[in-house]
Amino acid sequence: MALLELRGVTVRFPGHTALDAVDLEVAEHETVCVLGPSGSGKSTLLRVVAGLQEAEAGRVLLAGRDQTGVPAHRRGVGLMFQDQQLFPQRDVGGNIAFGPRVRGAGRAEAERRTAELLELVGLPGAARRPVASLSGGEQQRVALARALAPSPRLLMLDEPLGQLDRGLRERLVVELRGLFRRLGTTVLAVTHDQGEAFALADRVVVMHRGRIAQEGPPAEVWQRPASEFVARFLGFRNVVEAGIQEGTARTPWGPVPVPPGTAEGPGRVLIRPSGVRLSSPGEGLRCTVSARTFRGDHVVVLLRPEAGPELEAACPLREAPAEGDAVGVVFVPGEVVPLPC
Ligand SMILES: Nc1ncnc2c1ncn2[C@@H]1O[C@H](COP(=O)(O)OP(=O)(O)OP(=O)(O)O)[C@@H](O)[C@H]1O
Repeated sequence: MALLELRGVTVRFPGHTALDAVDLEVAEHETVCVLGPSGSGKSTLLRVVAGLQEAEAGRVLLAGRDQTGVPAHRRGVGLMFQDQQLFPQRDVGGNIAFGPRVRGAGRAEAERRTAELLELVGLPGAARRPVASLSGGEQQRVALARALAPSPRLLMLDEPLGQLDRGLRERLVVELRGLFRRLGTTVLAVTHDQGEAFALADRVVVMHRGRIAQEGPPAEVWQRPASEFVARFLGFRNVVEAGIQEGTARTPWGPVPVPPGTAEGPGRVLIRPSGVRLSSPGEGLRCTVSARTFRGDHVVVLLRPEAGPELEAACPLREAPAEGDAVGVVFVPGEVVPLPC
């Protein structure tokens, strides 16, 4: 059953539609990550659900109940915002116990809950530490414990790991996922970092100008971007116009095989970097290597073809050609994704 439902939610600011008739459901125990460029409406979406922003049209339902007119503090949602500061004058325990205390929990109960949450976020025994003595990552964990303390039925995170360095973020994301699984928390998170969203989410929602451009399981969205916008937002560069006929796309790079069943006619195609196979200079499209970027276990190679725009290829570290090398390129049909015009 859907814990959260948005039906036709519209928010307009003077001269600007921040959310345009958005429909979205989040099932109980599900983690949904909303992704999108700056200004696409992600934070507005969270604010509407939290009751911090009124919708001009549409409805927000929590556990089937219309939230119109229900104030933020009565909605039972937990919030963790990017720029949310911990209370500097309170220690760690004081920060976490704040919510339960405000809601009427006794001192002993609040302390027990605090100890339990500190254990959960990997900071056992830290209750009496001053906030100023914590590292950035530890502060994020305390902020998370504080958001979880009142046992919200829905936890909403806005760029939860935004200010941390990449290594720490990658580690925390894995921990968060495990934590949400164990607790069975329902999570709606917003991020502009696709890596974070894809690692955390059961389902990702990509927003574009106040609308949902695509939603689905991370692997599906990654494998099959539904539009040029989504493909480019995910960082794919090999998108071109193509006339599709008899299993072949006519592109500026020459003929490219498309998957069986692709609709004929004018369109666009995405060729994933893994679908740009490098071979010897005599074979396929002639290209010159213009740049190489190391990405851990593989190399992304930027190619200047004899015809058409630059191409991006991914290849294993050992096989990466050097800058300036001449190579041939052959396209792999399974890595070609037809896109609507
Ligand atoms: N209170 C407001 N008054 C006027 N315009 C607003 C207000 N809040 C948001 N907007 C505008 O609505 C649009 C959507 O904003 P929102 O903060 O939801 O985007 P976002 O996707 O979260 O962006 P970011 O990733 O930069 O945080 C933006 O163009 C923003 O300028």
